[in-house]
Amino acid sequence: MKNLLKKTKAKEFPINADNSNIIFSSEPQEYLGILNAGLSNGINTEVLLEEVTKYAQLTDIRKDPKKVLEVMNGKSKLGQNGAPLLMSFCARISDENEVCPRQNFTQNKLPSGLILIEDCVSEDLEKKILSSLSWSDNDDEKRNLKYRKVQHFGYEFIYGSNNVDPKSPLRRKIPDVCNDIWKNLDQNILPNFTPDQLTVNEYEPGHGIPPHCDTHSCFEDPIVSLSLGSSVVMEFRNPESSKHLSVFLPQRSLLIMSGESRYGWTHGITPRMSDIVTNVDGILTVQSRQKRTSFTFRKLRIPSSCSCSFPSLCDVKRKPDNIIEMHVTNELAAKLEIEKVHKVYNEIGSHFSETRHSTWPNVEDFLKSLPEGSILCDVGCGNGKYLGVNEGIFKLGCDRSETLLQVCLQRNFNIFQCDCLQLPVRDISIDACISIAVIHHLATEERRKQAISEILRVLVIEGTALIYVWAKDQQKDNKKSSYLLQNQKQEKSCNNQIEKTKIIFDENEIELPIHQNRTQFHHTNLLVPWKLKEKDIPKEQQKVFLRYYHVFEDGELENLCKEFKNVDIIKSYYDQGNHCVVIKKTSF
Ligand SMILES: O=C(O)CCC(=O)C(=O)O
Ligand SMILES: [Fe+2]
Repeated sequence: MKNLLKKTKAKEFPINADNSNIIFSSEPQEYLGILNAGLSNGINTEVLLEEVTKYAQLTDIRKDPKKVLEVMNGKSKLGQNGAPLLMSFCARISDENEVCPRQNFTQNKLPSGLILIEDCVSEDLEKKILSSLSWSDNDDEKRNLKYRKVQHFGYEFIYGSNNVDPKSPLRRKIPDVCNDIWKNLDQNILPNFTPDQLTVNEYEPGHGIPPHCDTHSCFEDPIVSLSLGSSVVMEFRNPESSKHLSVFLPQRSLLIMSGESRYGWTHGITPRMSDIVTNVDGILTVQSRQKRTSFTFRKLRIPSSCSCSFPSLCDVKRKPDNIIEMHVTNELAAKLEIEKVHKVYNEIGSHFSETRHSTWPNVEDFLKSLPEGSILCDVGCGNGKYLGVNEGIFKLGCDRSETLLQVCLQRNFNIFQCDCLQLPVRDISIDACISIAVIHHLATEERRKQAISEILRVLVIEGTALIYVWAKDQQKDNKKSSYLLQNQKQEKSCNNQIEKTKIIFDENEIELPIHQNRTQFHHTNLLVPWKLKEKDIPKEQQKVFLRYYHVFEDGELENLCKEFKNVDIIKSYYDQGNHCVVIKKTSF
């Protein structure tokens, strides 16, 4: 990130020159080097940029680079294993290590249907439009949200239900001065666009808007947004393909979201003080944000409906949560997993481990069937109960939970910490993998598929993997699973008394049902309670933790594996309330 942390009064202070191209320094220099990012910890350019710019919330990094170093060095926990970043100022760097281009940042590559018109309004008109606004008087149409101020014209956009009420138009109509925006526009760009609703968002530097897709059934296509006062980078994400594009919106530009970009992508602005943009020379640089006021024009869809072909973000087509998929962005899914999987396992890890001694016979058989000298990777090894099964093979275990890995360490197993979505393991290097009760903790199909894809990547050709996930159906051929059979109180789950809980992330929330333990599942995405039994704590004071699960339908795991062209399904079976597959990698 050249030019990122330039300081004129730099004093060279070599503290470690083991690489002759780089001179490290404790004083601000041209570069701030990150010394341990790469394959081993899964930190790529994107993650780094995201993290560095996050700290732009605290300080302007060009003014106070030392502060950035102070806050991040050794503390900022990134990557799959949460390892601290090691950072230092660097005085010199070889030419080959020059600027690393930001992979997904582009001014040319836009989601399909997205049109950006630069210099859409003159500076004069910009001033006029901005001065037509008043934020001072307090009325219902103006709100101070956590990360921005908003006001509505024509109709109120109701946050929470993300809806408008067509029967309650506002007295305040779209200001007349806004008509001038369309006057200079090519007639072919926005034919027949007659907006009747306007949302004005005012963002101070550091403000933003969570990723969202403007409710399909409420508004027609397109959604049109004018940026005044400041430029900003807007993030577009496609939940189906997991694609992410950062789009630079210059001051006084008009953004037209139509077609796929309107219905099939979310848009949002990350709250931070500055953005990383490409300057005219194609070099990444930091641009401070100013106060930005956006004018988002929409046309109500009456009656509300939608016939789009993008069900994942469609409020009409979306299947109810308990049928199959949770419609959350990749980012939200990751946040949910942090809160309701990773943190929980770290809290309950020791107690959980005490309850996980016995191995499942079919998993043991798989491990024992591996030829002597095979290299096995147990992805999500937990307390390592399968790492001791076969003495004749070389075993590696990995898990996200440090609490569980501590147990493995005490048992002298070979382990490393990582996320199953990005294994820090070379391609084609492992003879066999097991993934037992792991993938069902991932909150979107895309993420579950990514976990399988990682297993396939590291496997050698002809390598095999055994995958277990929790089945939605806990009963097969009239036989209850051991999970149901352990229901000592003979509790019956009652479908119409389902308790739900909301998990809130800034302005997004996910509502999930809380499962009643040892009963049949009624939902696909749910929270399963874990009662933490601690010594000397009376039963009624035991803490209850909620873990997120996606329980698999019959055939779902097999179908997920069939999506990979290089997979043979060797075996697919049901084992005590779990769906299981043995797969073989057939080619690259
Ligand atoms: O600030 C912007 O440009 C976007 C605003 C927006 O997406 C919205 O209000 O729905
Ligand atoms: Fe929006």
